[in-house]
Amino acid sequence: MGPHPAVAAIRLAVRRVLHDILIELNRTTSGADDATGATGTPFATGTLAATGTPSAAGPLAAAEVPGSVDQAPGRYSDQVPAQSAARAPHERTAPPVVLVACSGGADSMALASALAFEAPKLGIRAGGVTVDHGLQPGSDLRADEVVLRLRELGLDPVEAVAVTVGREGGPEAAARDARYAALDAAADRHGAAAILLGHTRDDQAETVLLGLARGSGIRSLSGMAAVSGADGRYRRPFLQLDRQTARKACMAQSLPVWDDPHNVDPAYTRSRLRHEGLPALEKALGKGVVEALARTAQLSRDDADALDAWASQAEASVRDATGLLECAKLYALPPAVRRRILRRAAIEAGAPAGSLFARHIEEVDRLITGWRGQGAINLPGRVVAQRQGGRLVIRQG
Ligand SMILES: Nc1ncnc2c1ncn2[C@@H]1O[C@H](COP(=O)(O)OP(=O)(O)OP(=O)(O)O)[C@@H](O)[C@H]1O
Repeated sequence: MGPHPAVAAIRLAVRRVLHDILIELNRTTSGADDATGATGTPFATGTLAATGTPSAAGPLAAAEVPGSVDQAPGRYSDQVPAQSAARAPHERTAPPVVLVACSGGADSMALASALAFEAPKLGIRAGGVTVDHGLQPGSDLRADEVVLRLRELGLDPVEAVAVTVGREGGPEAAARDARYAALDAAADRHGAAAILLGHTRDDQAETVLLGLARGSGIRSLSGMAAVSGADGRYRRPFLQLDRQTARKACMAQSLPVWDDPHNVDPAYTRSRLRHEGLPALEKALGKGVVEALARTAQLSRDDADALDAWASQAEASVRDATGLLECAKLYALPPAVRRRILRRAAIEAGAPAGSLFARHIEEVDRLITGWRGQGAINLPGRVVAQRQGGRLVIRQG
């Protein structure tokens, strides 16, 4: 008898992503080998399949991770200096490492189980990282428990990383920033080819709705990418799967999962959306809403990419010999392309991308489309935009 349908679905999703990773790795390494004249298959698949599941190793020795400062075995601080992920020539045939970022919740536990099952068959070494945000009492113990569960699945290396969450951008954004910084550092430390994240189609639908409510254009409607981060290091195999499938897969495999109390805390916007907003929308519009929102994300991403490419090409044609933006030429462009050029110019001048909202760009745009002699526009990051002699000057004041 085959696996439970939910287990089959999560494994297939992970297998597809691992295949993509291997193809990309082989392409990169073959390119490098061509350049150096070396030969041979860079990453032979199936090398671990011969020996079965990788050993469920005990805690990593502190000596393996220079700079480790945390006392508990297997726990490391985010202060550990990053090592280069670049492979030395002699390491090229070592199995590539793929890590799962695991909170202990149903989505990422399902992901970890599928990675543990699929990776050895493809000659990939599967590991895991859990981040302790330190935001709840006992979070360190929970992180240790996640480490144990990941090891029980056969993942190796596995570690918990403690982070300090700041305040910038609000609690959710600050926790996310700290988490990704820790995951980046872990990927560098282990020379990981990729980190898998457990975002599901439901998370994607929520992200699209949050973008829609911000009113900031199709880029924010495009949600999360299946591949993102430096060198495409982050992968989201479950973006086409619903949350229920992940949960069912955990139940079918008797995997204990941890339900983050933040996920049901109405103090958090995403939690309200998950438990009140989306159910209300489904009630009003029908069951297919989540799927339709996820599809909107993909379509918006394609449109946003096309417009970004158009804006990149158009930008050179609207600058004069000194590099200043010419208002008449900007005026002739479609608004979506023009606003992209203006946004990029503001960021280049020093405006922080995260603080630059649609309303800022609209105001700058009015210097082009609604010119009546208005004064300089102040933008975040002490950047000032003003119109001077038919040119748009955007610089830090
Ligand atoms: N503390 C953490 N440590 C490691 N990875 C995390 C942590 N929190 C979140 N992640 C990663 O980010 C993904 C999305 O997390 P988020 O909390 O937004 O969603 P979720 O639906 O609650 O996921 P999960 O059920 O896996 O907790 C997770 O699936 C996991 O891959």
